[in-house]
Amino acid sequence: MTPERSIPGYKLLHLLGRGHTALVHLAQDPQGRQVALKIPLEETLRVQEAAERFGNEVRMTLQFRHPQVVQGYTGTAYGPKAFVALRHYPEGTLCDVLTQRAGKKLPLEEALRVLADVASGLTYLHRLGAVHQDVKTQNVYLDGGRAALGDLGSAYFTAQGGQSSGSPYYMAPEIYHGESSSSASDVYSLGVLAYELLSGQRPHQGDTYEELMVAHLNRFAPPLSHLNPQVPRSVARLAELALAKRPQDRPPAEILRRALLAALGEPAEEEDAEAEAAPPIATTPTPRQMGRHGPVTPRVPTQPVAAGEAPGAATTEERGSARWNPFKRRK
Ligand SMILES: Nc1ncnc2c1ncn2[C@@H]1O[C@H](COP(=O)(O)OP(=O)(O)OP(=O)(O)O)[C@@H](O)[C@H]1O
Repeated sequence: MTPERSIPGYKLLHLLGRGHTALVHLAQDPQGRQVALKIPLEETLRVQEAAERFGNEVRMTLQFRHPQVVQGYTGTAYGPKAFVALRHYPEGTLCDVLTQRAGKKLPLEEALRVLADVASGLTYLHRLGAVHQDVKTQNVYLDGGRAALGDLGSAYFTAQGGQSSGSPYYMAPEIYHGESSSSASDVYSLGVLAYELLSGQRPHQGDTYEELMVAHLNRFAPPLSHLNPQVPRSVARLAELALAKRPQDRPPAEILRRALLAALGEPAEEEDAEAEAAPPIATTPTPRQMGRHGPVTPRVPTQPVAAGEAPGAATTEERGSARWNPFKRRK
């Protein structure tokens, strides 16, 4: 049992949840605001890989600013006083909500809303050259029916080196092969999430890592439109394409975002303006990072970060959305 550590200036109110690496309390911050205060466990601080992952989560969370990415207020990345104060999402995670509903699907509009928000958060990260690497129901937080993507512990800027990590139910085929993740592997995970929310079942089942690997590499899920004919055709088609085995055959998150917003009858313009705004950039050097399912092999040397410039700003290839043609037949 880990004794609870306190963070000066914060009054702990009650425990919100316990992950593998941290305790999260509802707390009152020095300004009197209620926050989710995430404090790493002692074990996390003792194990270098886990401590670095927590530090990475703090640094990444604090440099992004987007309504569909879990907001970080302040934090300390490393050392015995490490913590991060996050916006509190009173409905908890999407995983919790699905569990509470005892296996029942979300109503269609609610599911489309959550997916549009996650696609929006991913579009923002990808435009800045970042990859999340762990999109799954456990990392989507809800507040008033709106969703935000959280747990940036595995997120990284592609210009700072390739990494390979994920959670087996959501992991893209190329990650199972040990290749570096990319915005396209996040899109694959979004495809799994879309399939799960819209059909009520994940595209691939398995009780072990090996079974899931075989399924993700070799099998094709039944068409989403067969499992739930109510899903708008464009959304069903794009969600299926997001599950393409080859990364280059998947649509960018931005295309999914637009289709989901269109299905909700909402305009899709604002994102462009929001995503253009450069986030505040932390200038501390990035420690060597490890993927959750294997060591990281940096492929590109770390670039020095200029103030006001997003490290690893997206290349034309990564931005991609303007060039991706959903009607073009892919080989
Ligand atoms: N911002 C937040 N608002 C509300 N609840 C939160 C928030 N952040 C975390 N929680 C709660 O705390 C739990 C643990 O948090 P989290 O999953 O981030 O911990 P972790 O140790 O990083 O997890 P993991 O087991 O994935 O390593 C979550 O499942 C959720 O219930």
